[in-house]
Amino acid sequence: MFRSYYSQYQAEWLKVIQQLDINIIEKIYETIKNSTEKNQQIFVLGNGGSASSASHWACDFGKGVNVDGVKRLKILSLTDQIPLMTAYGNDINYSDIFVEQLKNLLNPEDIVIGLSVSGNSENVVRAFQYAKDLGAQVISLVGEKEGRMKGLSDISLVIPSNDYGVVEDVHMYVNHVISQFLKKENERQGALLAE
Ligand SMILES: O=C(CO)[C@@H](O)[C@H](O)[C@H](O)[C@H](O)COP(=O)(O)O
Repeated sequence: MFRSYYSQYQAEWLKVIQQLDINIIEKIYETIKNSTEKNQQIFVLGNGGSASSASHWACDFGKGVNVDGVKRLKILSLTDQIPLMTAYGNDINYSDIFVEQLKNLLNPEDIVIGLSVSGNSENVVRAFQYAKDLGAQVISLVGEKEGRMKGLSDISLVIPSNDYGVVEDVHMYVNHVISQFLKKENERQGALLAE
C-alpha cells in the first residue's frame, strides 16, 4: 500500500516539476536579485505549511545567499512575527494578520511574495490587495485552482496540482533553485570584488 502511494506521489511530483514554467521562475529570480540594486524590501507570507515555507524563504534569501562584500537582500517573512500575528488575530481578525503588518512596513517600490495552495487564503488576498493598491509588486506561487491571488499578482507561478504536499514541495523547490543559484552568483561577484 505505502509503496503504491509512494510511486503515485513521486509520479505526480515529477510531472508537476516538469510542467513548471521556467520563464516565470526566471522572472521571480530576476525580481529578487534586482531588489538589492533597487533597494526594495521583500515580504513573504502564507498559512500553515506555507507559513513555515515563507520563513524558510526568508532564511535562505536573508542569510543563505550572503557573501562578504555583496549587497544583501532585505527580506522578511511576516509569518515570523508571532506577537503581532496573534495580537491582530485576537484583537481584529485573522484575515488582517498580514495586511496590518504591511501597513507599517510596505513602500510602493517593495515586493510581496505569497505562497498558497488554494490561492484563496483571505489574509494573503487582503495583503495582496493592499500591496497592489499601494503600487508594490506582487508575486504568487499557487496551486492549479489559482484562486484570487493569481488575479492580484504581477507575476504568478501556477503549480499544476491540487495536492497540498506536492504544491508545498514546489514552493520549497523554487526557493532552493533560486537561492542556491543566487549564492553562486554572489560568490562570483564576491570573488571579482576581492581581486
Ligand atoms: O501544510 C498544510 C497541508 O499540507 C496545511 O497546514 C495548510 O498549509 C493549511 O491548511 C493552510 O491554511 C492552507 O492554506 P493555502 O495554502 O490554501 O493558502
